[in-house]
Amino acid sequence: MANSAQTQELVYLVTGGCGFLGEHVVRMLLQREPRLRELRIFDLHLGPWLEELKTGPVQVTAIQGDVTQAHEVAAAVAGAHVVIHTAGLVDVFGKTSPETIHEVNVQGTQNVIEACVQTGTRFLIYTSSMEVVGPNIKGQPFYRGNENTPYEAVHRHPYPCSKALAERLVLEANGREVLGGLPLVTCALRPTGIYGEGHQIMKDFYHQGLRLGGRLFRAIPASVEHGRVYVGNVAWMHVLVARELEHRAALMGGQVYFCYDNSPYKSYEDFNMEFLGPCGLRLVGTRPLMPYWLLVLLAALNTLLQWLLRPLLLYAPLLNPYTLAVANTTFTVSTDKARRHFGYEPLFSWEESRTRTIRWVRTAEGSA
Ligand SMILES: NC(=O)c1ccc[n+]([C@@H]2O[C@H](COP(=O)([O-])OP(=O)(O)OC[C@H]3O[C@@H](n4cnc5c(N)ncnc54)[C@H](O)[C@@H]3O)[C@@H](O)[C@H]2O)c1
Ligand SMILES: C[C@@H](CO)CCC[C@@H](C)[C@H]1CC[C@H]2[C@@H]3[C@H](O)C=C4C[C@@H](O)CC[C@]4(C)[C@H]3CC[C@]12C
Repeated sequence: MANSAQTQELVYLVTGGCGFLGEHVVRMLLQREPRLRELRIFDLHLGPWLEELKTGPVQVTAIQGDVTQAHEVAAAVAGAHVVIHTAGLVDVFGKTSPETIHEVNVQGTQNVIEACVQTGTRFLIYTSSMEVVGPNIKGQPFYRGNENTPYEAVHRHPYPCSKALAERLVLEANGREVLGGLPLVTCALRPTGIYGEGHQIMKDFYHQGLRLGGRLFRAIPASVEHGRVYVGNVAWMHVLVARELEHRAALMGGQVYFCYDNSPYKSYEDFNMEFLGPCGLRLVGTRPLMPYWLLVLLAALNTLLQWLLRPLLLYAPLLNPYTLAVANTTFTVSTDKARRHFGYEPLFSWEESRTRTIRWVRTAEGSA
């Protein structure tokens, strides 16, 4: 918890503070931002775990609200020094309509920006995504690229489209005058695939493996590298950016940063096995067990089934043409921009990130 001997003067707002990443950001802020006086957590669904945070030296204010409602956002932002906007609809499985994804991710972000401008909040950090860049619809590899690597970022899927639009809004808002006459300072963080405690898809794979008698079947070639980053390090990057944005506004304002750490470069499935293996699962096959064309066919069939069944039930399997393309296209980052601009070093080593994640998967065992 914050050291109360230091001056506690700052008010932070975390939107989406009850999500997978948001909870880690919230806990990290309470542990590592000693200047915090009040932490506001704004989310559509508030978690019961928030109660335990309310006994510490920092005032924790839970706000149940919707980013698509401009007046709710403005009320939450008023008086905050820093906004970390991590709320978003993460849906690549067709659970929600494209319109809703746009409304939450794009209009919601616009509401956050306008709230900052109207109420005089100067520092805004946006949780963007690697998907703003790629993989693109052509399936071109992005091999250990950085923030300046040329890449044709073309999207069709509603989720990456919405993240790209929202990121652009945030970056273009940098320098806008906020109430009181000072400029807004914004920047965007682009995590690759986040893993760690609370990662729902990891749990889904784990339970799928248990149902299949402790086995998972390789579908993606081991040579396809998929970027992954530990949630604690992503949270730490948010905390650092929030702290440094004021002092390095000229350097950091309007910038994007990939989120990275020392997690190894592996395929999506091989990487998951770093955690699922020690929990008793086995990945069968050194090569994909099915030909790629069959996976493409199955993915297309899933889309058709989703459409046919929609009037009756929500059918949203992990495999669809989009998730197959993302999993099957190399996309990894190698950069030190965050270190150069704001002194970021990963807080958690790969070994620690791995241990913590394995421990979490094991405890998640009972919740099948
Ligand atoms: N999970 C990843 O691998 C990953 C990778 C890159 C970027 N991101 C980004 O990180 C952010 C957090 O993702 P996550 O994985 O923690 O997702 P999540 O779904 O666990 O968390 C999102 C949170 O936003 C809240 N939310 C959704 N709609 C809202 C609304 N209308 N108003 C207020 N709150 C709302 C949800 O209730 C949830 O608590 C997202 O912006 C996502 O695009 C995630
Ligand atoms: C073909 C299957 C065989 O096992 C594997 C399907 C895996 C997919 C469900 C996931 C592969 C890559 C994931 C995405 C990636 O890690 C990055 C993302 C960015 C972020 O902003 C949101 C989540 C996601 C799109 C993530 C979603 C799940 C995958 C597509």
